Amino acid sequence: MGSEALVHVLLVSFPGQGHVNPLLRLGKRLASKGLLVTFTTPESIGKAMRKASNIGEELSPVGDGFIRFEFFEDGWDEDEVRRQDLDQYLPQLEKVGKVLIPEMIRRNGEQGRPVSCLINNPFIPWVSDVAESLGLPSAMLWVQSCACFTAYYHYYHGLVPFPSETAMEIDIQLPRMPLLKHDEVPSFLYPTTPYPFLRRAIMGQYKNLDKPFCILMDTFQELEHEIIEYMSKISPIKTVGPLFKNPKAPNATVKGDFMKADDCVGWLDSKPASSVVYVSFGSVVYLKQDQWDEIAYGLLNSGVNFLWVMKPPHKDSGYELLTLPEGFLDKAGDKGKVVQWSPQEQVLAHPSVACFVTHCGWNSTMEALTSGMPVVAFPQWGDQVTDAKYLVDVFKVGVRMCRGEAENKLITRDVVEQCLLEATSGPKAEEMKRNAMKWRAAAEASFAEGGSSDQNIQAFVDEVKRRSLEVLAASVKSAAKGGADLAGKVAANGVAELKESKVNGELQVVS
Ligand SMILES: O=c1ccn([C@@H]2O[C@H](COP(=O)(O)OP(=O)(O)O)[C@@H](O)[C@H]2O)c(=O)[nH]1
Ligand SMILES: O=C(/C=C/c1ccccc1)O[C@@H]1O[C@H](CO)[C@@H](O)[C@H](O)[C@H]1O
Repeated sequence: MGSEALVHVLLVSFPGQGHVNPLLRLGKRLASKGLLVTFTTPESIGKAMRKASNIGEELSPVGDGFIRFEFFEDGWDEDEVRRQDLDQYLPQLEKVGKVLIPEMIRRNGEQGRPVSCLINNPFIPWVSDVAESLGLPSAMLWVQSCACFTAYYHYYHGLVPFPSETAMEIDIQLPRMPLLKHDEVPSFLYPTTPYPFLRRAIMGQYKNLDKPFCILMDTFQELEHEIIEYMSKISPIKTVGPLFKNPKAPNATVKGDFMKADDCVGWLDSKPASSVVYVSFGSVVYLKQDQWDEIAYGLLNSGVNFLWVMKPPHKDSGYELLTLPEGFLDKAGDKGKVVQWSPQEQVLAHPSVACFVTHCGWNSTMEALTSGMPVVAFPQWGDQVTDAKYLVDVFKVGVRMCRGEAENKLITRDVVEQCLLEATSGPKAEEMKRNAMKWRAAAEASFAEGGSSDQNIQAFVDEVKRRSLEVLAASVKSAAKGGADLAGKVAANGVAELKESKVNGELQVVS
């Protein structure tokens, strides 16, 4: 079957690594189940993705379907510095996206690939408006935990008190969740957050929450059982995680990294089993120099082997380039390796890696749990502080190294050393590893064929196919009203054949 005969879904992503990764992974899962998937995000990121990853002009086969990429211009010059300021960039994306995404959809239709459904991630809620205005079904991929989804939901609807200027240090009790201390609530909800534009973006998605027919989530039933059960009664959520595993296309090479990963697997191969601490703070968090120094000395003093990701800041971010203490690399010798970007999935699956010092972004959290990897939690902001709470106190796979950026506390080298030792040797380390392996088994069961997430993805694909026929029938009907011979055109597109019924004069989908 050619790609032109497949139901076509358009995925529109916010241009951040922690958003592109799960949406692209979803795209591969949908493609592997027989859909044609087009992935789009602004060209500024498209350029980086093409350079760093295996992305070309052509269609890539994935399982029973295909994935392709099309990027859109955001209307700004290539070196526009305002792109680093989301307060300005998010409205710009909305302004151009509302024009260019419909154009992209129209063009695809003309080229024989009519789009049947749109899927977005949460910082760009206007995609649901685009879908609605075109009469297309849409879905949203929530790229954080169900616990965070619940917290935002209760905040949006004013269902429980949250930290406020007059009462900052209150505890928050949300249904089916552990009591959260004020600094364990997603920090975009603090009145003092330095990122109010992200609170606005997320609230924009909640305002639009009745538009997507389905809210897909990169989590799994067994992981957040109670809260998923509770929220399912309120919102049409479907768990589909962990998305980074794809049993039907385990060797799919399409990736969306913005930076080429440095080779570190050979170095890991040379290390004994469970002897390396992997340290990475994701793609956005950037620590201060004094904190970086403390981590460096903590790593050295603990005597562990370590692989440390030290990504360069974006040239327009305003961050100073971090440096390592003088003589650090010499002192570390072959015990340590510092890279700019790692192949994290491979690193977390490597037998030499003992634990993961992480900022607790949701992708890193899911990747750690699914890899059976204990963590040292070093959250900064947003969902990270809530994820850290869950990793340490609920999933019981982590030790806590800090409470978040809002605390504004320097974590000293002694604390770093102590946490590293606790997570790598002794009874606590063994217990965390046992728990992590339990979560790995549960994650594997959920994404395996017939598992809870696999069933939900299959049900979603079936629903998209069903709705695609409705979309088709509606568009043919409206074209027929205008006297156009669209039924023939649609048939030529190979999606389905429509005929005018001799019995009741209505257009009907034949196949
Ligand atoms: O050196 C690195 C650091 C991160 N990642 C990937 O980047 C994503 C980061 O997403 P996350 O939600 O953890 O954090 P964010 O970068 O959004 O803060 C994850 O999929 C990681 O596997 C990677 O491939 N190499
Ligand atoms: O990608 C982002 C946020 C980007 C940002 C924030 C502030 C200023 C400029 C850019 O957030 C990550 O998203 C992940 C998925 O929602 C989340 O799990 C991570 O914790 C965030 O770091």
